[in-house]
Amino acid sequence: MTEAARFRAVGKRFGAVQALRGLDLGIAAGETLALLGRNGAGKSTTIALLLGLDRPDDGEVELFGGVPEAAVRAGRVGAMLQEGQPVPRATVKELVSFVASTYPRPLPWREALELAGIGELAERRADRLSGGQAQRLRFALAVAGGPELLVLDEPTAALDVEARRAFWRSMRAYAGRGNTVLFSTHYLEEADGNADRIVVLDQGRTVADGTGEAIKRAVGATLVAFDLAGGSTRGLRGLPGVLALEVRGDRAVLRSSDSDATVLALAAAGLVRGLSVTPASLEDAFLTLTAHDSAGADARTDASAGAGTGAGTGTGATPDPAQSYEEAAR
Ligand SMILES: Nc1ncnc2c1ncn2[C@@H]1O[C@H](COP(=O)(O)OP(=O)(O)OP(=O)(O)O)[C@@H](O)[C@H]1O
Repeated sequence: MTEAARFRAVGKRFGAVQALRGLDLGIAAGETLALLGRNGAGKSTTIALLLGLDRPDDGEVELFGGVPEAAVRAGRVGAMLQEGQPVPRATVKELVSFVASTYPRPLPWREALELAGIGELAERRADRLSGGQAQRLRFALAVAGGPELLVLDEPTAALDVEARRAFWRSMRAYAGRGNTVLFSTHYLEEADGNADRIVVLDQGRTVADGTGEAIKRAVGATLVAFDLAGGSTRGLRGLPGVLALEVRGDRAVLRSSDSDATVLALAAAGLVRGLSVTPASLEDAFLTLTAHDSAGADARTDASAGAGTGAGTGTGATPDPAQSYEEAAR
């Protein structure tokens, strides 16, 4: 497998803040990878190191087999970062043509605009676009050089639902040409819907790595809930299939890897009042993986406290999601 990028035991500190802790991460050529995490998880730091905008304190970052600066200088990387650069008073076409001309193997300007879905805005002044249009112009600028790796740091943060959908269509079209894409997001559905693989970061380390499906499986695919009606939760954790227990008001919510077995055991114990069985959402998986003591998350489970602090610690090696969960569920 050809690799576009590789992080080896990367650590990065900002004063007292340990932004990355032994991050090990490979990105395959042609892969679309989502970096998912809460505010401050380390996503932007990872991206800055990948682009050679900053250097790691520990470990190393490789891009196309060399130092990031070399790949960037060679025009192999395009990026759309969080800070919106001020847009000069040029037209959209002038701006995209200019940026494209600084790369060795650029796309024709019209193709970059079409990919970004702003073909009809070519003659418009770049400083007179709506927020969504300006974001798509920034996408056109990021792909104008025909980069093999496209890096997008929270690209849809300021967009409404419709603009987001259009944006992801553009991204997928670019990825569909065989390019590698790395994007960061807080939006789980976006990661699930647009990436081949999701890496969940929490406090500077990887807490899950896999497809959306694999991550959901790893944290327990099903939630089985029932009314406690004032009863005790004792023994519930030990029921078949149960990975974690959470009490929401007067309801017990069991995260289960085998909902049939869990439901049968509850029925045998007469605990079926208001029984419901629902698939765990990716949102749920994310909360489970990243909730920790200071987070005050609503959906905190027994598993979540462990997952946030236990899984992936020490070596910083990418944990197998299933293994992470097992650790968390202990
Ligand atoms: N230049 C800096 N100086 C000091 N601290 C920093 C700096 N850059 C990042 N940090 C800290 O490092 C940690 C990781 O930040 P980072 O921006 O990588 O997170 P993030 O996952 O991108 O968050 P967000 O979703 O809010 O953009 C945070 O605690 C942040 O405050």
